[in-house]
Amino acid sequence: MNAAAAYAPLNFTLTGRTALVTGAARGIGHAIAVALGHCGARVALADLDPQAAERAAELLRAQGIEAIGVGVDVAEEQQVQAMVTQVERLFGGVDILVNNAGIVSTAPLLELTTAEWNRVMAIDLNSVFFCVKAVLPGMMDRRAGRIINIASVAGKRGGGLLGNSCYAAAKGAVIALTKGLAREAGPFDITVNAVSPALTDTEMTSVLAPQARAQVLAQMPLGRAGTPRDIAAAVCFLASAEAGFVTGEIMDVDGGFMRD
Ligand SMILES: NC(=O)c1ccc[n+]([C@@H]2O[C@H](COP(=O)([O-])OP(=O)(O)OC[C@H]3O[C@@H](n4cnc5c(N)ncnc54)[C@H](O)[C@@H]3O)[C@@H](O)[C@H]2O)c1
Ligand SMILES: CC(C)C1=CC=C(C(=O)O)[C@@H](O)[C@H]1O
Repeated sequence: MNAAAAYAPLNFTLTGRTALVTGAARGIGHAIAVALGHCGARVALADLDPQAAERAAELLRAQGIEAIGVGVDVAEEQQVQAMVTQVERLFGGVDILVNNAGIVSTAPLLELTTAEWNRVMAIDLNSVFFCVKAVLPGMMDRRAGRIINIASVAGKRGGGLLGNSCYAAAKGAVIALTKGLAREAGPFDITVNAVSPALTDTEMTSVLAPQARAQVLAQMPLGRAGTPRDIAAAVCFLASAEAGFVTGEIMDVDGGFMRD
């Protein structure tokens, strides 16, 4: 490395980049969209309800961020393709894809219907395949891109208190998919990583009984639940040019929950 490069300040800005965040109307996805926007990216906020997606985008525009809302059911491949086509038309090629949309199912496995199993797999896992399939060819042509999947500690440890085994299986598969894709996309200078949160305060976890919540928090050295902003900060790092040598990484952002 030459002296100029060695002393150049680190640059985490995303100016000129287009980011697509799924499940961005609220919670972790919304915080990620805001944070990427504050780093300079143009942001497409995708969510199931088009009006909620548009309201969320309006909140970013009020902060001076270039943003659009897009309605999509990420479990539907054709809708995903249409979403990417719309984003590319308005904002240009997707440079940063954040696969965040997800649902949790809390039923014990023996009480789970096949329909519910399939719905969790469709939204938490198949969606990642569909979104990647839609953006990867453009990233490969441009020989640049960042794909960031939101996994979960449940995908590493299994279910139980952390959501049921079905949710854990879907997130475990997202982790494996992240590692495999990192190998396939690496030769095109595209990185593929995952952020793996533990209990984070959002609408998803608001259903957790106080006792169960306290039990989870007791296993976290930092003794508190995550905030959507905690997760967004990790995503911004992975989206930046400075994370160009990080791929196939499953980054725990979990208050120390996964430490031995
Ligand atoms: N909250 C946690 O403790 C926690 C922990 C680990 C991982 N996660 C993961 O983080 C991600 C975000 O979770 P959250 O806590 O913000 O959840 P949330 O329920 O608050 O928000 C999820 C968002 O995804 C959207 N969504 C759901 N199904 C969709 C679909 N089919 N198509 C498009 N959008 C859809 C919802 O409308 C909502 O806006 C999820 O993948 C979740 O599994 C959450
Ligand atoms: C709703 C509750 C059972 C829950 C959802 C998701 C989690 C995760 O880690 O992915 C859990 O923290 C869990 O509390």
